[in-house]
Amino acid sequence: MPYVIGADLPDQPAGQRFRALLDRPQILEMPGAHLGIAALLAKRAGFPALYMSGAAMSATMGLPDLGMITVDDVCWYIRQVVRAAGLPVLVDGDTGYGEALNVMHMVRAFEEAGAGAVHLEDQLLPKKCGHLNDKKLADAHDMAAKVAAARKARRHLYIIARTDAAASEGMDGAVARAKLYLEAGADAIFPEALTSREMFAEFARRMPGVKLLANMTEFGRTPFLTAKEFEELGYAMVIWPVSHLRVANRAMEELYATIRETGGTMAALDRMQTRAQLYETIGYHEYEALDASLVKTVVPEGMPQG
Ligand SMILES: C[C@](O)(C(=O)O)[C@H](CC(=O)O)C(=O)O
Ligand SMILES: [Mg+2]
Repeated sequence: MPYVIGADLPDQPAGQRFRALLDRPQILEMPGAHLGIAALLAKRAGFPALYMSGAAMSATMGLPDLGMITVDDVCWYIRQVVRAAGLPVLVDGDTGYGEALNVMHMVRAFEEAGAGAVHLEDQLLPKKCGHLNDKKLADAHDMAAKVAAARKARRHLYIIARTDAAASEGMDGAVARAKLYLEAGADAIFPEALTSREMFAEFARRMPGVKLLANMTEFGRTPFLTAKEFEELGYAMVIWPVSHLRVANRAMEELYATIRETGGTMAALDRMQTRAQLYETIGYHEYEALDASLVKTVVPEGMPQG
């Protein structure tokens, strides 16, 4: 239904709806969907929640994932995804765009934009994709202070602390940091860039009772595991953060090459969503029908209808 109908909007804050999904026994599967159109398609495929990747939002703006985008940039993305899908979304908050006060501002801004959850990472700027080399880690206590600041600012937003420490401080370092961030008030932990099934298993064993997130990004350090496998290893959430963008980018690349080579788009038609399918995806005709019904119903009684 068109999102503009107020009665159809959820009453419960997004953070509460996100938490409720984690109360179910199964792992929460969140594909990346950082644009309104992606949100509609992912919802249609049956996902109950979505992930909004900093890497994907940055790349969509033609920027590298080095922490250059702003809170307002991200809120623009959040608003369209929430509006389109009406699902709880987990948003990549990078390093919080600064220090503790910036983190608080981010939490307030993300909640107002409609987010259900955020993750905050322990890197220094310029932050990097967790699966690359040369990451600079923040002091663990500085990061804990940011987590505590996020807690202080939130009304309902679910707060996930991400640690990038596994590469430089090993499993012991990552576990110690995760414990500190939990003490500071994190609701869950995202151990970034673990490199084997055994590492995922060990991290989960050493964090009993803690909600954990697995990042199944491609072309990174984590071997391919399925949602079911992560669930069996003790993970509560899994994301496929950039997969949708990688596929869409390849498709665009091929289209532009086809136009250059053939002077038109006809050779690409069989790979296109048709106009009818696009309109169906965005509910075009439902909005039109709604508009037509409104024009009739707002005419005050007794007024001549033209
Ligand atoms: C999850 C992540 O933070 C993201 O921004 O999507 C990235 C994903 C990626 O670059 O593949 C990450 O740092 O893992
Ligand atoms: Mg990121």
